[in-house]
Amino acid sequence: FNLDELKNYIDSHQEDYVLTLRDWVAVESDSSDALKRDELMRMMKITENKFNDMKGHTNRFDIGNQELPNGQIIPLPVVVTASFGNDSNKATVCIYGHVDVQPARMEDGWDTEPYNLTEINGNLYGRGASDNKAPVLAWIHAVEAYQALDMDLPVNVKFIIEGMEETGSNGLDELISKQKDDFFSDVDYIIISDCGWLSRKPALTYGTRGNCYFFAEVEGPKQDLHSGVYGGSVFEPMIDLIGLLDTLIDSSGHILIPGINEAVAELTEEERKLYEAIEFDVENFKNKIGTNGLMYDTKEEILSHRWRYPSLSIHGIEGAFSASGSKTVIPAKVTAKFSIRQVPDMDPPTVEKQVTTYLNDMFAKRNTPNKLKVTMIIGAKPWLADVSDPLYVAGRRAVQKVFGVEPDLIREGGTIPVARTFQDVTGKSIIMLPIGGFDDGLHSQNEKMSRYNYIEGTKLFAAYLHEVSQINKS
Ligand SMILES: C[C@H](N)C(=O)N[C@@H](Cc1c[nH]cn1)C(=O)O
Ligand SMILES: [Zn+2]
Ligand SMILES: [Zn+2]
Repeated sequence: FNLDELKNYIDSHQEDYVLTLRDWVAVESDSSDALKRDELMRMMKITENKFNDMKGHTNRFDIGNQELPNGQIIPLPVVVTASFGNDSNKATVCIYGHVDVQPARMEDGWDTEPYNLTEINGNLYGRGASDNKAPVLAWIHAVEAYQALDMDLPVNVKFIIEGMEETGSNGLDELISKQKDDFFSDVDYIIISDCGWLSRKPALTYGTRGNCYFFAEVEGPKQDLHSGVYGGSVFEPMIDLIGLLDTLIDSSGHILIPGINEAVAELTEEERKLYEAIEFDVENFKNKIGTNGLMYDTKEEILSHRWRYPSLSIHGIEGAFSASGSKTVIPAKVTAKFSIRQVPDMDPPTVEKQVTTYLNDMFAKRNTPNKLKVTMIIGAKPWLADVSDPLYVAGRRAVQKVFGVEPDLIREGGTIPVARTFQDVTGKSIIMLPIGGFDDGLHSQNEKMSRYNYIEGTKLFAAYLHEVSQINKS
């Protein structure tokens, strides 16, 4: 094994890697928009073709259909798998990633076209660049580097790539369960690179929060009404809904739904110590966001509230008047979208019951004739790993060899819905090995991946494959 040779190869092919990322970012694979479903299907095909070009053994799994909130049925994108090597004397790793993206439009405030990868000062701007197209490509390029140099892959490498992660990984849990004794039968370790560092220091991620995503619909009169003609005489759905949303959380971020905070696991001394060791500059975090103040002052409080306590966010209201101008309407039906990031020991079915019961009780107190319907549309569980697992020891070694530093051990506030499914169904160890930067702007305007992280990240992955092959050998 010659890491320097791999590093040199990766350095000298970086322009090709950027061009491939440009091609991938150009595909508007937005999984939340039914009108973009063909683009998403095309993205899955491009992924499959890439694996075929590399002479991988590929497969494409049909995972059925998706029913949209309006009742429309559309096909789910296939899940693509690929295998490189099947030497029973070697360990087998399975790399999970996704090639769907969050929505992005120029009008949202992007400085460059979101689907036209644009390099400015070493940063590659484009929707999905960091989440999760560059990390998936970095894994592909790491395998390609071994192949090009005629170096034996130190482990068998499998890929499982999906196209619905951003909307909760629809259909993937079932596929993983069905493939437990087939695709996953020889898998020893699972690797996910769908998150970012916390600072400029490389990191290994040992936990993610789950997500329970709710729609709360309030329906009133049969159509929108003139607020001058009808205002004062009708119960307005929007007023009911805003009143209801105001009962969810107080101004200091305390969730008011009974049972939520009570379920949260106690902070252990061991965990508290992990937080102390982490490099994190509160002032820099605040400035990067561009806010005048944060809810907490200390590093430990901020990190723990991002990672190990639940949070509730209100995302939007469908049916509300939101255009420019001053339309004087009373909307007849409005639907609020909010989600609760959940943590150990919370559980989606319990959260669903707690939220539904609470909102129905609060609504009943309003004595309104309008109708409330609460639906949980995503119930993704949190995930937590044991940092003493050999996968993490291998991760530290690989980071040392590529970056020359000890990585931070961090958690991710976002959700990777299948992480817990992989753990529960396969019983195998999982590591999250991020290469995204702390300021990549995932899901936001001007998402980017730095060229440095993309290229050094590819080297990290190449090194990591070797380190995993050394597990149980010393
Ligand atoms: C962390 C990952 N890159 C990500 O962005 N995941 C999404 C998944 C999700 C959860 N609910 C709906 N989608 C996220 O955390 O928002
Ligand atoms: Zn992602
Ligand atoms: Zn995402």
